[in-house]
Amino acid sequence: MLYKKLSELTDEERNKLVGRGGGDLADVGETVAAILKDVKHNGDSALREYTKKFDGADIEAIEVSKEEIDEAAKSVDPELLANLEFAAANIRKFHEAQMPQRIWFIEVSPGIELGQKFTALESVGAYVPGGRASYPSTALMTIVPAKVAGVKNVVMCTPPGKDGKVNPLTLAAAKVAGADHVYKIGGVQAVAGMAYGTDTVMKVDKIVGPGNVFVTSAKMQVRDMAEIDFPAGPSEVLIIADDSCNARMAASDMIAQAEHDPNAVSVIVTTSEKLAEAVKVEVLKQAKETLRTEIVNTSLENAAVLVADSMEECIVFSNEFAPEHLEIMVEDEDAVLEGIEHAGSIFVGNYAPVPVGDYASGTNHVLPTAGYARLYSGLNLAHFMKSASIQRISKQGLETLKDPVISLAEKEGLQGHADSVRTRFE
Ligand SMILES: NC(=O)c1ccc[n+]([C@@H]2O[C@H](COP(=O)([O-])OP(=O)(O)OC[C@H]3O[C@@H](n4cnc5c(N)ncnc54)[C@H](O)[C@@H]3O)[C@@H](O)[C@H]2O)c1
Ligand SMILES: N[C@H](CO)Cc1c[nH]c[nH+]1
Ligand SMILES: [Zn+2]
Repeated sequence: MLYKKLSELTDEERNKLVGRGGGDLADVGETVAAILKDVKHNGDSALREYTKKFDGADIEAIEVSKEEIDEAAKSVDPELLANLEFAAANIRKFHEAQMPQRIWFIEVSPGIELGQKFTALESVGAYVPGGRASYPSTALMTIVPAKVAGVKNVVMCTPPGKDGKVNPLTLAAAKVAGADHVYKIGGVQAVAGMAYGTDTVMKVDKIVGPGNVFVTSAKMQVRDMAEIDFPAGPSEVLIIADDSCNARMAASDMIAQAEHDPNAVSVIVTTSEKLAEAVKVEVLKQAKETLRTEIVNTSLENAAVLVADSMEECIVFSNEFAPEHLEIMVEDEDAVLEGIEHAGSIFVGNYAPVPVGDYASGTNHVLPTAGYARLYSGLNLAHFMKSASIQRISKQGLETLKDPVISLAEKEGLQGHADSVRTRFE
């Protein structure tokens, strides 16, 4: 774990932290491309082959039947099921609040009404990770908003365990969220299945959901066949803190992200040297106590405790980092919030740890990583919808537009365009 003054970072150290590519996507590009190609040409048999190779599972049926899903949901502890439903209700509420007016108009001048019509995508594939941990929460985060938007066909892919079965809680979450089909395939092969379609797997218009570096590379390579949400790779947290931050809490939030993946990144940047010292000690202590020692220790090689000269310097660094999750644990929260330009999801105050958003507050945990928060918003209702612009124009309205349109069209040498307007007045 790096421990340094922010101003003394070498270029190499800074580049490793900022825009590091979520576990170096480029390194896996060729491996991923070969799997995509194989699935494209060999369909279900390639899906079975890679499931055997990467998940150690022999699967006959690729789709999980409705009966299996119902049975799995029944087998889940009722309290856990109630907690899933609690989380789903909050996610639903937050995403329903994002619903645009389905159709609206403004009259920009007499007889010229302009508007938009929003419609849902027809089919969406939700990737739910399942390699190092299973992610029932991701089933909720991807499927609930799709259904709120009105997507007709929502399919889910997640890798099976060695016994060829999908985690029952993930199946229960798929049911609570309203998935239409569930396939027990993961990794690159799942992305390929949903992008190209196979005898079993439905081809979808868009693939959403997070995954490791292989899944993320696969999503980025199939964009000619299916749109994607954004690169949502190995998890990251950046904490901006001052003396008011509790070191034990900050350290536990760093460990929480570190336990996701060896490529996860946990960083704290603070104006307080005293806090920095305490966080370093706490992180190392908590790393020894974690259940996921190997992943956490590898991931902590990417971690950093950085001391800044001012809060302004922390904010500049944060905007350069563009973290997936940003925690603000400072006295003057509003001032820091005001300065933030790029972050996937922001958690304000000592009592807003990232895991509340991971599971149950209602915000979406599928978020851009590796600096992509500079370009993309986290998963939200708009990812499942699109809009058409509309114009409703009367003869009086066209009168206003006639001369500019005819003159511009003629200047472009497009006589037909000009005549299409002119003819309406002849
Ligand atoms: N950014 C976000 O929004 C967000 C949200 C949740 C989780 N995550 C991230 O999702 C990831 C989950 O990763 P995971 O590994 O646990 O599950 P995963 O489902 O993403 O990946 C497992 C699959 O990876 C494939 N794979 C593994 N090694 C391979 C290899 N050598 N070659 C080709 N394919 C290979 C296998 O097919 C396997 O089924 C973590 O990085 C976590 O941080 C991100
Ligand atoms: N922190 C993850 C996003 O990077 C989401 C998650 C799901 N389950 C637990 N955590
Ligand atoms: Zn998490």
